Amino acid sequence: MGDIAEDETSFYTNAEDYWKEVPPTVDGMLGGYGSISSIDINGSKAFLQKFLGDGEGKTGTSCALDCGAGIGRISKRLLLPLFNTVDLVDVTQEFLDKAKTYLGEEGKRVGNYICGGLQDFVPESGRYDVIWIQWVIGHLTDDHLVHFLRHCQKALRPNGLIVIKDNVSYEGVVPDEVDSSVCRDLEILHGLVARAGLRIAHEEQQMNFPKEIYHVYMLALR
Ligand SMILES: C[S@@+](CC[C@H](N)C(=O)[O-])C[C@H]1O[C@@H](n2cnc3c(N)ncnc32)[C@H](O)[C@@H]1O
Repeated sequence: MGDIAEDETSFYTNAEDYWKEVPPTVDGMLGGYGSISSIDINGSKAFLQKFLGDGEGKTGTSCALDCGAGIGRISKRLLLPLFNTVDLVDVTQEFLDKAKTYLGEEGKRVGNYICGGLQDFVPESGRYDVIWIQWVIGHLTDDHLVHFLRHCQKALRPNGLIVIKDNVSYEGVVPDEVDSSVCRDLEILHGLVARAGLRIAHEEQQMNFPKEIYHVYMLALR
């Protein structure tokens, strides 16, 4: 990890301070790229549906966890339509408050709204079919990400799946001092996944995103 994380406390508090100032909207969640939300959700749906359905080895649809959920953009359009119950965890209370109205009627099927940093959060053992982690791993240090992924593995139901969907850099660790995060390259991310004891079941690049943004990859892990 780069110098930016040397002072771990400020790495986390700076990110918290940054997100407190961001409006609780889809555009806010996507750094002004609200217009790509549909492409993102459709890509995620196609990716996830490869694992769902009836039959041997298929992933169940009873409960999902949305990590770094924000206002629930992904819960609303991807997870609540596919899973009976969805839990949301995010460090920004204002976003979770917004989720309660943003998710509308279907929000009644939210099990838990959990406010806290993923670096301190231990998901309930054996509860989840799918743990969705999108656009938030850059806010965790390497060690915290590895620990969190290990906890996630224990929190899976049989045939459960962890999905990471995130930006990847061309090479190395690229710090973002504005929101206090880092962007890792795919090789580094693979190394952290392996350290967590997880296997990559499937990996795909999200297509049709604007050319000027980072490449985005989806990794299905178990
Ligand atoms: C770029 S937004 C993505 C939101 C959502 N995943 C989506 O794709 O719409 C990043 C989110 O991560 C949250 N966040 C930042 N650091 C976090 C941390 N350490 N633990 C949990 N959530 C965090 C922010 O509050 C924000 O909601």
